[in-house]
Amino acid sequence: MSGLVVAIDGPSGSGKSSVARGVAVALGLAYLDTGAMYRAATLWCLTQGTPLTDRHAVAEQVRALPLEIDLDPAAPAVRVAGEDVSVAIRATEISSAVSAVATNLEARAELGRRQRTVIEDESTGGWSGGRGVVAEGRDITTAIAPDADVRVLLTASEAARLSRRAKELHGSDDEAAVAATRDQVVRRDADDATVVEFQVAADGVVTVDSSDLNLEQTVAAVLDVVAQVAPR
Ligand SMILES: Nc1ncnc2c1ncn2[C@@H]1O[C@H](COP(=O)(O)OP(=O)(O)O)[C@@H](O)[C@H]1O
Ligand SMILES: Nc1ccn([C@H]2C[C@H](O)[C@@H](COP(=O)(O)OP(=O)(O)O)O2)c(=O)n1
Repeated sequence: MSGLVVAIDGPSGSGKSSVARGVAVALGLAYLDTGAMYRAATLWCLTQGTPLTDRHAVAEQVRALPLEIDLDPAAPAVRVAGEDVSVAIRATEISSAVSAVATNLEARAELGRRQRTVIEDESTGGWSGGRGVVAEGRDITTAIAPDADVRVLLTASEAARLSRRAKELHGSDDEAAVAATRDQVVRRDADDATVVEFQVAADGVVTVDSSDLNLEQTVAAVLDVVAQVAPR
């Protein structure tokens, strides 16, 4: 029997990363943060001096990207050329620039190919020993793993998502903090939505709205979906 594949998509700040990690820990599965791959690719292009507007040059850099990603949900480190970039890829500069890579279809093809390989490896062996993987991003339920055992669209109201991101980045969700966060959440999602549909659930994808749930309740809600859709 092959491992369990749980695919989670959703907009920025809906809780994908924290919820996917919680679900992976609870089920003993690997965790794949595909957004971290787009962020690492962006950092790599910037450090190599490749203009993000040069689509072919970016795609070439992404094909050469020396990326390692740890799949342990308790310590999901990201390395580029052997250097730990887990913190650097969360910088505002990267958050502001990443959509240029995410809307580059040649770069998407390369990162998508790597993501499918990880998901396939984890269903039969890999870090999880074949237990499976929770993969999260924008196109996992639709493009990368449309055959996943469990497919979830994690949503939350724009206000909830802005408030969470503002608290995370500025320690407060007052008006100034929310205004300073808007570009990273609303503008970036609008740009990303030009190439990927992650606002509306595709057929067979279960929507979980986390607007009125805390983190623990959201993890429990997704675990309920797993238990219903793929009982083991
Ligand atoms: N259900 C929730 N309720 C409250 N805060 C949450 C919830 N889910 C996530 N968070 C917090 O919101 C922030 C953004 O979550 P994150 O997992 O990074 O979202 P995403 O990966 O979708 O951008 C984090 O600080 C996280 O702890
Ligand atoms: N499978 C994916 C994952 C991320 N992306 C894009 C969307 C985002 O702008 C960046 C970074 O993703 P990340 O999940 O880190 O972003 P958020 O935490 O949701 O704000 O990459 C994508 O296009 N496809």
